Amino acid sequence: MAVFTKVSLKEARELLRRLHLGELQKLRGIEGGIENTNYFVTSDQGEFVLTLFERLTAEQLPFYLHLMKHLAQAGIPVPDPRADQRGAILHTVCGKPAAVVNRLPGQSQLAPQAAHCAAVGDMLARMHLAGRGYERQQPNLRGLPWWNETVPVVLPHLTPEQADLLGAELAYQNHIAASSAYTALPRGPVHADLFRDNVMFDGEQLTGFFDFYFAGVDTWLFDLAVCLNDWCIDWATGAHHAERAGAMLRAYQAVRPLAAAERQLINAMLRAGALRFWISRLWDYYLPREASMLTPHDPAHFERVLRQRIAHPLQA
Ligand SMILES: Nc1ncnc2c1ncn2[C@@H]1O[C@H](COP(=O)(O)OP(=O)(O)O)[C@@H](O)[C@H]1O
Ligand SMILES: N[C@@H](CCOP(=O)(O)O)C(=O)O
Repeated sequence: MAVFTKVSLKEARELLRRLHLGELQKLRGIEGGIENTNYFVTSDQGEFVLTLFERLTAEQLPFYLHLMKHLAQAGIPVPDPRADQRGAILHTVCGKPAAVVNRLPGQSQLAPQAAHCAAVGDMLARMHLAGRGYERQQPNLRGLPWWNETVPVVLPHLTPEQADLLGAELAYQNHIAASSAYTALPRGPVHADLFRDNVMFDGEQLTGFFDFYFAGVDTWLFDLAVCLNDWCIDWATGAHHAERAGAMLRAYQAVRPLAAAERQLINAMLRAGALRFWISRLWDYYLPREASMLTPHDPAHFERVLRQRIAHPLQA
């Protein structure tokens, strides 16, 4: 669990009052996240989530918060940031930038079946289309420039075999990013971290996408690849799971069919998605931050996924 910053009852009570969200009844630190400090906040008006942003700055945050508002207004089930009486949705708590959103109903589905993967594919495509009218711009801050910057930092911690793989894959992704097919990929605001633990379900009914704090403008195909790499693999080996992947891809394409350049680059983007999370997990593992409760994610998982993606590309 990650509570990097402790929020007092007094501070939470004052914030709720400022946002006209009623009287504080309960404040509980949330287990599970690794980036931000999160609390469930209960008031006489309902249940909310208070997030204190530990890495993102007040300059970066409006992109995410207004994106969530934009998507919520377009009917996509995402948390809707609450405004104060001046209309501001970015607040300050304990000297850190903070937001309060509605708590989504449902639970994470950590052992998804094909029906769950189809629901994610369908809503992901709807979200991509709904994001077209969003005007703020911010790149994916965990994209290629960050990989190029971070790989040299983690390389000294790796075995020679791992370092070879990481270096070769980074070179491959730089090569892909310079290609005309890559330039032709459709793009827009993407979630970029839509893992099993960032989606809520009530049975097979999808009730929400959340944790938009890695979102950015990137290719829609990268977003789909991140989902395929998490929802549609055999967990132990990282191998592609044909039934679940087929369900996700069919549902996505029923809303937005893939373009020719996307079909051409799907394997490259699956590799990019695996590389992105291998690098960030290595970075979190070898250069950890202080947190009162924190469980780092296992970097070896995405090394396995990457090796699988290289050895067994999807057939067209
Ligand atoms: N809007 C929300 N509605 C319901 N639960 C939420 C919401 N936001 C966060 N959570 C809960 O908090 C946990 C951690 O949040 P997350 O955004 O993943 O943290 P982090 O940004 O640190 O990775 C989630 O697994 C989920 O249980
Ligand atoms: N999904 C990423 C880590 C990002 O953390 P989150 O808790 O904000 O989703 C991973 O699995 O490495």
